[in-house]
Amino acid sequence: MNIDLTDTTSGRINAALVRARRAMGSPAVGMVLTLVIVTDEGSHYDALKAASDASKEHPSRILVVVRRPGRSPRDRAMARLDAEVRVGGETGTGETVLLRLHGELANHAHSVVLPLLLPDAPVVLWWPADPPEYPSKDPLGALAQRRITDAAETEDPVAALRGRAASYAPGDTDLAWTRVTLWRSVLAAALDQKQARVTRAVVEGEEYNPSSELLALWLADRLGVPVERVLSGGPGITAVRLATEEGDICLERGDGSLATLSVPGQPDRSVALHRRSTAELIAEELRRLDPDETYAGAVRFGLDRLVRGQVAQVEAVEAAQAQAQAEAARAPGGEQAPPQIVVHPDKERMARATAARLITAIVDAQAARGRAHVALTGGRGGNALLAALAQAPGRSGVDWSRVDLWWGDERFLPEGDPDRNHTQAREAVLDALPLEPSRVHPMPAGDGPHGDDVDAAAEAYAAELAAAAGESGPGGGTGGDGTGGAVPAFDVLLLGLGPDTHVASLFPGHPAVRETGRTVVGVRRAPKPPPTRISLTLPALRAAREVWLLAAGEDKAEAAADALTAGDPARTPAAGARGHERTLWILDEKAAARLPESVRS
Ligand SMILES: O=C1O[C@H](COP(=O)(O)O)[C@@H](O)[C@H](O)[C@H]1O
Repeated sequence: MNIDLTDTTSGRINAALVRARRAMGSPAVGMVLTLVIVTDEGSHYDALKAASDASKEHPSRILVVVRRPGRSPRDRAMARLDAEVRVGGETGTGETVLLRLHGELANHAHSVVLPLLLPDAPVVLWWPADPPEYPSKDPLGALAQRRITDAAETEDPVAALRGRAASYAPGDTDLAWTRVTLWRSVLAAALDQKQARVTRAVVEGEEYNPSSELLALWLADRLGVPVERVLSGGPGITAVRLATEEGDICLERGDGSLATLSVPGQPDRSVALHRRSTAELIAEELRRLDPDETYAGAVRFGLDRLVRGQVAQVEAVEAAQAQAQAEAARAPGGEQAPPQIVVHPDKERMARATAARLITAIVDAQAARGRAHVALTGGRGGNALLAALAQAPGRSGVDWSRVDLWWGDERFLPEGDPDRNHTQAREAVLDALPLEPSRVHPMPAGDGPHGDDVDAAAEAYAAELAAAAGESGPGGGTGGDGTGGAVPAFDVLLLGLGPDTHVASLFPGHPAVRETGRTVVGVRRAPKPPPTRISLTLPALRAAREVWLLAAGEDKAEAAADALTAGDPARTPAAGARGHERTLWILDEKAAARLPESVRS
């Protein structure tokens, strides 16, 4: 049963809960705790789904707090509470109240929540993202016995762990820690069985993976030996090696699901170590409400006391294999990757997360091939990403002198014109990065050596790409049918999505979108100003290893839905933009709003 309450109070919500219970014929007995989730409008659905699944094991009252402080001074000055009370149905034996706190009330969530807590039952607070700096001192956090954060859901997970260590109070925990429970139990059992003295340890796992850091910290804290943290290609944690006087104890998991445990003198064993869902992690956390001393010891051990190792050998081998496969796929007739979709709550978070993703992709490409080729896009999405890149915490970890920057399209205007994609990119980030000037490849300007001859300018850019493709050796991608020149295999090619489904400057129905022989074309009479442009062609876009399509905002929702369901690139150019290894659609909630369920799932 659902009851919607507008402009309400905690008292009326309590009365509605009683009413709903009576109507359902089920008294509020048997509920073991109150779980308070502090989230935002975009993420509350996923968090609530995970909590509802977890509450099947622990019947709970779930209070979801969504703060909506308002944008204008007038909105901020008012105070209103709306609520949705749900009893029965998907909530099982538990009950859920979704609380929307508008205006000034957003700053007083604790006074709304306090009267709604189950009497004499423990309180668990969960921030799926954006926790306060000091969870135990937060007015809502102070109401709880247990406070759950998730370092994996932050821009800089390692920095987040440092924050958790500094603010730790008994009752704090983090889902990045819960994710290592199975690893810890298998390793502890192996050590119990073997009884050998460990002299050093290595933890291999993805970069920006806080669970790998916590596992390494736990080993260092418990074993009192040097522990090396080595980066691998993931997913998640990929291996733990414990050196003992009798040989290495190894727990290796290459696929995120099944691990192999090797103990000296024993046959290898397979161990199920799958990456668990958020619902499973929350269920585990709800099982134990006492302070977790082991977590305290690990998180406070000190990240700087871990030894930072080189990229794992295994990753180099895997990268070589992946490269060989990708090269095979790029041969004429090679495969294009089907679209994958990532949805972020809003355009700001989308830009920040994509900047972090881009940094990782560049570092990975450089580790595998020594350099990275990235093709940039103009437009709102592209510029927001570049602005986020300028602020991204990981940007200093990139060797920018080994990055080649290209453009997917350009407005054919004089050098420095504010409408040129190159000018906008320079202002957003390029001037602030230590790039090697000879590796920045803007498309020619309308007042350059080719004058106003856009075809000659396009040809010159095609020649520059072909030269770089030659330098890249066998990794270079072929554009067109193989006769029209080559382009480097862009490690990441970024594309904005136009509301009419155009990508780069390839517009629906325009002759440029049908080009198959050339890699770069001059575009005249574009439907979007300015009318004269230069663009990579679809075959050149499709030579990329990874194509990332960016779309944020309501005005992109229809285009995204069309492109992800349409077949003819001549009418829906974005449908034709695919990479060999990955085609990634990166959307915000608004742009994803019209995707059919079949595409989203
Ligand atoms: O004109 C252009 O538009 C597209 C999309 O831009 P947006 O502002 O609608 O996101 C962009 O991808 C392209 O590079 C640019 O030249």
